[in-house]
Amino acid sequence: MIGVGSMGGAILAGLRSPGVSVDGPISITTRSAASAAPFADADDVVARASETEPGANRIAVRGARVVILAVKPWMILDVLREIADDLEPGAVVVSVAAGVTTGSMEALLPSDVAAVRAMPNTPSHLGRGVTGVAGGSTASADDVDVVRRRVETLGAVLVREEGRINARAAVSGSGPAYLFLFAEEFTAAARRLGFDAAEAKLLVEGTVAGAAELMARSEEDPAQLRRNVTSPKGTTERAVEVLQTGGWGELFDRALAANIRRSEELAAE
Ligand SMILES: NC(=O)C1=CN([C@@H]2O[C@H](COP(=O)(O)OP(=O)(O)OC[C@H]3O[C@@H](n4cnc5c(N)ncnc54)[C@H](OP(=O)(O)O)[C@@H]3O)[C@@H](O)[C@H]2O)C=CC1
Ligand SMILES: O=C(O)[C@@H]1CCC=N1
Repeated sequence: MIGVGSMGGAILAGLRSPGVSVDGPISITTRSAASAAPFADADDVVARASETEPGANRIAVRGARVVILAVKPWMILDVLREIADDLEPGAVVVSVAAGVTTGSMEALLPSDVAAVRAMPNTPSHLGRGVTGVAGGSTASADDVDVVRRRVETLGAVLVREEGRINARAAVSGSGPAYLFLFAEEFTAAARRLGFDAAEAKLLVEGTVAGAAELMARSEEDPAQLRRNVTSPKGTTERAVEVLQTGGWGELFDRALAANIRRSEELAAE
């Protein structure tokens, strides 16, 4: 794995969870020595930093069947140029980057190495992620399946054509940020009602986490779960009415469209 920041770190944590088995130690690289340092004593991870070991990325990918690229989108093609000659024949290079297409990756890869895109999200850290997967034009069904099986250990997986991956990024890749933004705004509103920081945290985070867990475990859909809280002529009804007239549907459409436009810009950079 090249890059172990927010997303790569969440994937790595998921792959290292009890009950998940990976063949051999996981080879990881970071740019800085400081980011590699926490793994110095791990026996299931071999960490290298390109800052102190300029050949780190090239060494890390040797012998790997699956290479995960979790650096920023604008670095993906430079990293591919760097590692291309060291990739094993038959390897699968998986990019988690927003925007960057398999076509642009394939142009830099040896013909016997496949490109696959995966669009994960940070709850992968807990095995509760959602990952979209799409194979490039040279990826076989087996290549895609190798990736699907790896990311299934991190949570739910949706394999579909690449043309839909920007939309998956807008919904599930970025989705945790929307929920955290909701919690931020909800906490601020609770503070304005007079709760101190600890009280607002307990009330809001407890409610958001509890409701998400209830939704995850319940057979009922979110609309029904909402109705279960909303007594006719009760208090929730009044608040829900205010929220619904605030234009959430249109706001979400605009937010997702802006997200997809940014993926398209990244693909063109
Ligand atoms: N964050 C998210 O929720 C999601 C992110 N993604 C995608 O994941 C990718 C990474 O994003 P994110 O994790 O947020 O970014 P971060 O900035 O948190 O992590 C980037 C990682 O790349 C490392 N790195 C930078 N340059 C090199 C290099 N030359 N060689 C090896 N490692 C290097 C950094 O090391 P160091 O720490 O030393 O600088 C760091 O570990 C992006 O392409 C993004 O589109 C996809 C879905 C969700
Ligand atoms: O914000 C980003 O660009 C990345 C891609 C999806 C989530 N985070």
